[in-house]
Amino acid sequence: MNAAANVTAKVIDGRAFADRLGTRIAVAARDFAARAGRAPGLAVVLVGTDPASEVYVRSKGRMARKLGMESFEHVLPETASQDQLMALVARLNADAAVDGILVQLPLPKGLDSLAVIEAIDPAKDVDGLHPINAGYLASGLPGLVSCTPYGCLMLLRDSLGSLAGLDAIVVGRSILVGKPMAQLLLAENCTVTMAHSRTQDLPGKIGRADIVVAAVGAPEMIRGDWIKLGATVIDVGTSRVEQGGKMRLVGDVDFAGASLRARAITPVPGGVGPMTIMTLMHNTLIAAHRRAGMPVPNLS
Ligand SMILES: Nc1nc2c(c(=O)[nH]1)N[C@@H](CN(C=O)c1ccc(C(=O)N[C@@H](CCC(=O)O)C(=O)O)cc1)CN2
Repeated sequence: MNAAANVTAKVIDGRAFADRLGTRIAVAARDFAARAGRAPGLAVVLVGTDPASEVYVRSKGRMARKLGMESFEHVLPETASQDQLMALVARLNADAAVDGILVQLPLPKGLDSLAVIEAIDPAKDVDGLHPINAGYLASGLPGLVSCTPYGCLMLLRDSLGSLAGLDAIVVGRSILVGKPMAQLLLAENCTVTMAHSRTQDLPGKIGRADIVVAAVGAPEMIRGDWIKLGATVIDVGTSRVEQGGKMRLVGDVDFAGASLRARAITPVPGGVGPMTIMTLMHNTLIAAHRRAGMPVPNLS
């Protein structure tokens, strides 16, 4: 398991992995359309004008169309009320052409995102955030799994093969990443530590982990010298920081320092981010097959 000291880590190319998965999804989407008489349909809802969210929503629509899916994009103004948003979700739940519904997060202040998530039909919850899907995951039952952790797991399996028996630490406990990630690792028979803002001796706990998944959103908070020699590091963070008068995207992990100790590491950008969008497409394909009563193709 351990790498020799001072060996530079393999950089895990999330973009290339996502492209390869996308090719298989496109074939499966075409096959679904031929058999079901319609393409898989993804509805993405954006509330407000957050520039990053606008970019992600556009990318999701573009990717869905590229892979042969139907894309339904709904934009509500920043001033939209909870009732308006709930009414839109109810319409999408009832729309037979829509297999997947995603409400882009975060929502503007004043809107209750948990209530919106709970209003989505769990069979169309391609974000995997509905309590029913979270419960399925915790119970080891087939549901829909949150996109970013699902992408992280694919990269980990590709890089390590079996994860059984490895010590994993997940830093961050959000419902979007940290909690489902810990459940996925547990299901792979890892011994999982969940760290958060109240965790004591974070460097010590990280230093014992074979797998580090960092999802706190704090730029380069995890120092390279905390990483165990030979560990695999998955960096979910994306923060924009100013460096030498230029804006740069960085993760939660000090990439240069960690690369000297890890056996493999995801970069930011180009690591986990592209997987988030591709696993959303994968979830839409899964939801479409289940809703049509068709067997779900195995794309791994
Ligand atoms: N309802 C949801 N909201 C949000 C999710 C989500 O999974 N569901 N995740 C994030 C945002 N996100 C997708 O929605 C997302 C984030 C980052 C990327 C990505 O490809 N990042 C690139 C860098 C892009 C850049 O330059 O800014 C990378 O890491 O290479 C895709 C999707 C929060 N909201």
